[in-house]
Amino acid sequence: TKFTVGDYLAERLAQMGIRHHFVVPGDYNLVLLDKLSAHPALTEIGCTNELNCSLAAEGYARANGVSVCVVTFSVGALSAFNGTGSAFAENLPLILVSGGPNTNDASEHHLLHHTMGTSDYTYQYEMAKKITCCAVAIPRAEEAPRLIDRAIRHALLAKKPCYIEIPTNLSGAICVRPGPIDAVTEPVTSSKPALEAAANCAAEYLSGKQKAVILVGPKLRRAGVDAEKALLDLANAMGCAVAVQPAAKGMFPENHKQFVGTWWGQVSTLAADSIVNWADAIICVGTVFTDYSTVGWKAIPDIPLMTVEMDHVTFPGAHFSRVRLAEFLSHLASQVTPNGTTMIEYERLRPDPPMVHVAAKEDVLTRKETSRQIQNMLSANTSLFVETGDSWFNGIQLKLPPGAQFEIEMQWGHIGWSIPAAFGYAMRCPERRTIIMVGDGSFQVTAQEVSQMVRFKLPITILLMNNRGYTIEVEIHDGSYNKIQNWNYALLVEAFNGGTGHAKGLLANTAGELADALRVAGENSEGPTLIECTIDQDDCSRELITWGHYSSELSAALSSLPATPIL
Ligand SMILES: Cc1ncc(Cn2nnc(CCOP(=O)(O)OP(=O)(O)O)c2C)c(N)n1
Ligand SMILES: [Mg+2]
Repeated sequence: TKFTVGDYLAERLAQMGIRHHFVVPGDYNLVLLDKLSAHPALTEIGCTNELNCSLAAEGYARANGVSVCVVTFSVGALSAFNGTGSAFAENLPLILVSGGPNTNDASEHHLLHHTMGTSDYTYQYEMAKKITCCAVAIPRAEEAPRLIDRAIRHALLAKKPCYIEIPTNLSGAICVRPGPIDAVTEPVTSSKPALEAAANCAAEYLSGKQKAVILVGPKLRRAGVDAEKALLDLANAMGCAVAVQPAAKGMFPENHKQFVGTWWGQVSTLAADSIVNWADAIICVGTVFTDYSTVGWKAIPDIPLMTVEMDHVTFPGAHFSRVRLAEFLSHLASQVTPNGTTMIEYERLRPDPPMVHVAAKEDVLTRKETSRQIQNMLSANTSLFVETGDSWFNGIQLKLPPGAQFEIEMQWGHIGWSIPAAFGYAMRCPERRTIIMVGDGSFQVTAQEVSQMVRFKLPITILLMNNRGYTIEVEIHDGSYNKIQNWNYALLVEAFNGGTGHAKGLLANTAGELADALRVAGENSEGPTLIECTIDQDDCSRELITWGHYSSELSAALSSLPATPIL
C-alpha cells in the first residue's frame, strides 16, 4: 500500500512515544483519522466534544510528556483552542492537528461548510500561531515531512503546544517515509562554558549568604524526566529548607526531612512563609510569580534571587543562556557546600501536627471531614487532580505520601479541566488510582467526559464538592451570577452507563455515608464512581477566604480605572 502524509504523521507520533490519540471526527479529518487508527501502535480515543478532547490531551501530556488532539476544521479547532491554551499556559507539548479545506477550493473562491462563509480559510492558522510555539499549514504533500517535523520538534523543545493543519485532500496523498526520530526528539544540551560560568556565579552568590532556601515552581517537572532527581540531589547536597509553590505541589517529596510546605504568602502551609521570609538567599527553580501565586502581589520574594529556568540561569547582575535546568542543578549539587541553617531554624518554627477531629458517622458532612477522609485514602499509587475552586485549597492542604502524584491547572484555571484531563491522564496510567476533587460549578462544564470513563472502564473516583454554586467567585466578588442550577449528580452519572456501563453515582450527606461511598469507590474497578459530597454553601477553607479577600482587592485593582483618564 502507498505511504501517505497521514501515515507520516502516525509514524512520527508513534516514534515519539504517543500511544493514544484523542479525536473528534469531522469530514475535514476522516481520511487522516483512518491513517492514524491504521497505525498498530496508536489507539483512537473518541471524545464527546473538542473542548474536552483538547483537555483530555492536556491531561495525557502530564502523564506521557507529549500528546495529540485531532479535530475537524473551524467548528472543531476553535473549541480545541481552549485546551491548547491550557497546554501553553501549563507548559505541555500538546500537538493540535486539524483537518483543513481541500487545497483546490481557495483558488475557486468556494464557500465551504463549517467555515466563516468566506473564501479566506487562513483565519484558523493565524489564530493558532498566537497560542502555540509553532503553527504549520501543509500546502503540498512534498512539504509535509519538513513541516510536521519542525512543528513537533519546536513543541518538544519548548514544552509548548504546536499546530499542524492538514488539508483534507493531502492526508491520503503520497509521502516519503520519515527519517530517524532522533532528528526530532534529540534535546538541546547546555553550553559547557555557560554551565561552568553559571556554576561559578552560583558559588559566589551563595558564598556570601547564611540562610539559603530552595523554592520549587511548576516548571521544574516540565524541564524533563531528570529534573526532579537533579533537584533532589541539590537539596540533599545543600541541606537547606525546600518549599514549593502551590502549582508545584508534588514536585518535591513531602516526606523529605527538608520539605517545609507550600509557600503561598498568607495561605502557605506548614509555616513555609516564615522560613522563606527569614532567608537571605532564595534559589528559585522553575518558579512562576503570578497574581494568584503571590496572593495579589502580596507575597513576592523581596531579596535578590537566583533563578533556574528550563534553559537559562539568572543572578542579580548576570544571565546565562543555554544552561539546561537538570544539568545545572546536578552540576551545582556536586560543587555546593552544605548549609543547613534554614533547616535548623525551621525545626524551631515547624507547626505541631493539628489535632484532627474525626466526625461521628451521623454528623452532617463538612468540608474538613471530607478532606480528612480523602487524606486517609491517598497512597503511593494515587494521582490526585484538584479543580479550580475551593478544591485547590483543600487539595493543597493534603499531605502527599511518597509516590503520590498531584495535578493542578493553576495558570490557565479553566473550570471543568479536571474531568477530561484526569480521563486523558488515566488512559496513559490505567494502573494508577486517579482521584478528582471538583466543585459543582466546574463539574457542570465538562461532565460529558465521565461517559468516556465509563466507555474505557476507568476506575476514577470523583469527589464532587456540592456547595451549591461558585464559592471561589463568591469569596472574590459575589453576585447573582454565582448561583447555578443544582443537578442530581449521582443520577446523571448513572445515566452515562447507557444500560451497559459500570459507573456508580453516590450521595454523601453525612460522614458515615462518605465513608461507605469511598469503600464502594475503592471496590469499583470497572468504571468511575462519583460521590456527591453535600456541604454548606459557606463551608469553605480559611485559605480561600484569606486568598479571596486579597484577590478581591486584586480584582478591584484589575477593574480600576485607567491611570491616565482618557480625554
Ligand atoms: C472556563 C472558565 N470560566 C469561568 C471561570 C471563572 N470561575 N472560576 N471559578 C468559578 C466557579 C467554580 O465553582 P465550583 O467549581 O463550584 O468551585 P467551588 O469554589 O468549590 O464552589 C468560575 C465561574 C473559570 N475559572 N474558567
Ligand atoms: Mg461550588
